[in-house]
Amino acid sequence: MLNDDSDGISIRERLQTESSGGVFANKDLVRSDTIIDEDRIVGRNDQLGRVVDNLKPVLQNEGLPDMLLSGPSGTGKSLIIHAVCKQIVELCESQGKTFGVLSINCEGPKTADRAVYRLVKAAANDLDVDPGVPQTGVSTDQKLERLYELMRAYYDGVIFILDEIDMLEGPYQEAEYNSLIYQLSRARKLADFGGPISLTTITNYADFMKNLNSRAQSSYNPDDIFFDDYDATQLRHILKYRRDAFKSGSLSEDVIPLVAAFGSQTHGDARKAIDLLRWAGELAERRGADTVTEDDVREAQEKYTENRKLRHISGTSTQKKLSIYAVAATAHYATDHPEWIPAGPAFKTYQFIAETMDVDQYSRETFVNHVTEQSTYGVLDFERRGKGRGRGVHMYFSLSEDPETIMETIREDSRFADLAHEDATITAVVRERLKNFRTDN
Ligand SMILES: Nc1ncnc2c1ncn2[C@@H]1O[C@H](COP(=O)(O)OP(=O)(O)OP(=O)(O)O)[C@@H](O)[C@H]1O
Repeated sequence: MLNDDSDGISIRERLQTESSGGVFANKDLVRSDTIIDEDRIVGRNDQLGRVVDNLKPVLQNEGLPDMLLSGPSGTGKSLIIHAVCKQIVELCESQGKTFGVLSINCEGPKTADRAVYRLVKAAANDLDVDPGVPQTGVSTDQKLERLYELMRAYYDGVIFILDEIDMLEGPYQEAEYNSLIYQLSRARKLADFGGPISLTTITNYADFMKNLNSRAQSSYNPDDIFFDDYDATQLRHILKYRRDAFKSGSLSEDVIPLVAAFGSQTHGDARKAIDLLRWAGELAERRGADTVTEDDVREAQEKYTENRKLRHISGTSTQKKLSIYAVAATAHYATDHPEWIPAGPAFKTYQFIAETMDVDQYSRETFVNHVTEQSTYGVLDFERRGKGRGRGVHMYFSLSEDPETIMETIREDSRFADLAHEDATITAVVRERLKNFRTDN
């Protein structure tokens, strides 16, 4: 049944009609989840060189080091490790050996047990065999044993890649990444596996190692490889290598430099820059044009980046939402709505709200990590600054969105909805804590 606005065209006809205009030749090249060919990787020579040097020994059947790839979002960490692993797999194959790349994203599994299960599944999929253990009803040790069994039976060398390792927090006081790292870093000793093994973790936090407990720290000594932000020139190069995503002549000259300039303003994230270029192309197509213009880029930037920040907040974990909420509430309920919110009082607000909601309270360090991580998504800025003569240096946050809008976005999550009725109590707590902070020496 067609509605009055449909011009009598069915859904099928719409789907089958070529859109007029059409600026894309190969749109996949400007999708940030597309795995690109090696010849489109631009720069990152240092990081690439180190990952290559670290993984090369597998070709001689020699031991591999563990690695930690850290740096802000969209700076090529996953790209580099997977590009190198792909070559290693192929080179091993040509030597008649099988190299296993067992990669999982730690945002999903929540516990070390489930993460181990996902590794078993990753191996089983790769090998096209049965996982051989159920997800529930058996211990983590039994799952690990199955993982090692698959390794012994099929692989000559293995790399475990744990992406977004910091997200594996779990429901307990002590974050679950500790036990996963501890267990996997001991695989060399416990798996009875003849080949080399590398445990490679990926995180946005430069100082992630400091969060690990002493057990995990003592068994995991990775080569720490840092990926810094891209500047506008680097982003321009990255985008130029994807120019053929568009039909020849369909990109105005200024488009790539402008996308790169916007991208470098928001923490040099290549993923965002690639998305922005695609959105600009989509807007051009929507208006039936055959050329993407500077105006399309500006419109795309306006339309998508603002609500992307809020969308990001909606999709983050409960603890991170709680941390962001505490910062926004401290700004919103303060009498003077300060632009820069001191971390100390914001942490007190966090503790109070956590208590009100009856959820776990994390340490101040974890709280600060959760908040500062948001800067990579453009939600806020942070810096250390003095409180005044001789009164110490403190961490401050500055939100880039209206605090009330942030709070409303978080309250759309039913677990936070009741906070709307806590206006008066949170206001009292915030004002008291800010007053103490400002008068304390
Ligand atoms: N040096 C580069 N050359 C070409 N493309 C790049 C480069 N760096 C990043 N990209 C592209 O940017 C996007 C994001 O990169 P990647 O997934 O590797 O980032 P990341 O650092 O792992 O981010 P996150 O921490 O958010 O997972 C991908 O589409 C990738 O192809």
